[in-house]
Amino acid sequence: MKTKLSIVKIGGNIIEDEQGLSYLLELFSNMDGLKILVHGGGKKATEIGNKLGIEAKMTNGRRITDAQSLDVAIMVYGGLVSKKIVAQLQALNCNAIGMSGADGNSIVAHKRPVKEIDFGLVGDVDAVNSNNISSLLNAEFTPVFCALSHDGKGQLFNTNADTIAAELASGMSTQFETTLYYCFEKQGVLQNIDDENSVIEHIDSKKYNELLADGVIADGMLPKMHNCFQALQKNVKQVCIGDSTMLQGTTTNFTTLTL
Ligand SMILES: Nc1ncnc2c1ncn2[C@@H]1O[C@H](COP(=O)(O)OP(=O)(O)O)[C@@H](O)[C@H]1O
Ligand SMILES: CC(=O)N[C@@H](CCC(=O)OP(=O)(O)O)C(=O)O
Repeated sequence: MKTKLSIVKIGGNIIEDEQGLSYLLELFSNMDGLKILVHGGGKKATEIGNKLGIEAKMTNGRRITDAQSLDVAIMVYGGLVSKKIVAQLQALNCNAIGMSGADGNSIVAHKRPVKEIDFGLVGDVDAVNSNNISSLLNAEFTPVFCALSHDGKGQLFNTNADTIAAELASGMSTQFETTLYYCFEKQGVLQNIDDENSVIEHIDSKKYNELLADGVIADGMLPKMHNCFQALQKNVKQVCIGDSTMLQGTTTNFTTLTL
């Protein structure tokens, strides 16, 4: 039987909320078994970029990563956000180690080909080096991944944190029974975005298509759900979407997804 592995992704709104982040990290540090944390930080990158006079270029809510914005991404995701999270986890006796896809050659990608839009230095993932990541887990480290991949030839890429989490989850599924948790500020996928109590308990492929057709899923939830189903198709056992309390194991008020 495969050992269980939990992969937890935390998004921008949680990272921006100091108290919310501390609470989540405490719950994360208390989770039993092997675990990996993945963090975003898109909002922070936009904020710091503005301070440096490097304005974010977005199209349909997605960042265009030119060379200057990649430098901001490296500094903010791989530096500021990563190191603060790692230090907080260390204070909670969780032996966290900050990782980008270049560290330990853990996530290899290629530059997204230009179609209608040139996203710039954005990486589409080719491979997850599960052996190297397993070595860290077996040595009792808790890897903390940021939203950066690399091509193995010296080029770093900006890669969406939801995608990093999904790719890590499917890549690690060859060796582990993997559950992927997407933590954000709401209790789950909502039937009605204005009603916090309308959490959809379970979504399978059929329900997913219905929700898409009805326009229930929008904005950031669109790529997130796409990533969820990609991960499930690539052997991830279960995906859960909810707020921090989902990590406590005492609530069932979040959304679970299966194929
Ligand atoms: N049906 C839905 N249920 C919950 N959130 C939704 C839904 N449709 C759209 N959203 C939006 O998706 C956002 C989550 O996506 P995103 O901001 O990318 O997450 P993250 O914080 O993980 O980066 C929510 O803040 C919410 O505004
Ligand atoms: C290519 C791409 O989309 N990269 C994202 C990476 C950060 C991220 O995903 O942060 P959140 O999870 O907080 O949104 C970006 O630069 O915004």
